[in-house]
Amino acid sequence: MKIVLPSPASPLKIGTRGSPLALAQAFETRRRLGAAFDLPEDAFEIVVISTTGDNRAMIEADRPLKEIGNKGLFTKEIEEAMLRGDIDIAVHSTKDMPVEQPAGLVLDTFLPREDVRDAFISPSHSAIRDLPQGAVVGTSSLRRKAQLLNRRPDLNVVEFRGNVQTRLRKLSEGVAECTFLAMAGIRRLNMADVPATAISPDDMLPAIAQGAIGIERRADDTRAGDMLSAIHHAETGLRLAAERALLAALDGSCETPIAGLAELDGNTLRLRGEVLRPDGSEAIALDRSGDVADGPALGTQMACDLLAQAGPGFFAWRD
Ligand SMILES: NCc1[nH]cc(CCC(=O)O)c1CC(=O)O
Repeated sequence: MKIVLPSPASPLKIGTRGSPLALAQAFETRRRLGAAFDLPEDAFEIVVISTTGDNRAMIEADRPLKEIGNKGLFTKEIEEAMLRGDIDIAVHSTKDMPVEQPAGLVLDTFLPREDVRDAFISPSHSAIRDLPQGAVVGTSSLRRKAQLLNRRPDLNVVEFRGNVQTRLRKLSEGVAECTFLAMAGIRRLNMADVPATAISPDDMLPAIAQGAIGIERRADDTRAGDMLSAIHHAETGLRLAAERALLAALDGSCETPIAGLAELDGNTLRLRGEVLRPDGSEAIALDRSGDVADGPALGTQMACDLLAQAGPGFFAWRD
């Protein structure tokens, strides 16, 4: 493998959103690439790109994101910049990514996965079960809302949007008694002072791809491809292949809350999946294991079985 490595005169341009979490993930990517190829920091250029999602989210701060648009909302401008050649690679939270990329782009590099769990965040309570009857919970996640209402129909869920910092501010202002964040975000931002308790996936199955940084590139960019393959984490890739096959076959464009998690034990892959009614009134969950090589097939089959068990009327399709 002979790569013309980037240099300060011809840096590798790393595209990212501008939130503190997005930047931390871009820095981690730069650090890993720098270490793998013994390159100085200035062989890379971090290019911050603001997306429709970021802009609209600021202007329409109280409007649920799902009304503003679908998953592509935070990636469109970044992908356009990459196709134009303004950036070479883009660093994403894989859980925010559609399962399919636009023609000419590939998302096949994943960094070692962080903690996959959700965190319960509250200055006054330590677990969901401790919340008083009718307590106000802030979340903008369709999945977390449905999972919560499934276990505690008495709770009052209010829309809680914005980046990690915004949501913590709302909590301290008393807008809600608790909220939820991904443990991965808390760890990547080194937020040791956040009142967070990790929730076992047995109690709240995380979002598909939660905690995994994914790096996208142009399919024909061999320099980027060769460099990224040096930092790709194979085990994370195998887990995500199963989870994303489940998501793909369930159709990520539907508004039904979906959760999923693949774990590896040697060559055995355990896949759990869950679909819920948005109001939490019904949840269907499956838990299966198989050979890791069959991970994507396991995901696809699980999707079929969840769809069959759910029956017509369960899924609310976006029109
Ligand atoms: N939807 C926003 C988002 N996208 C990725 C993360 C956290 C990091 C990750 O899961 O990789 C978060 C914040 C959250 O869910 O609390």
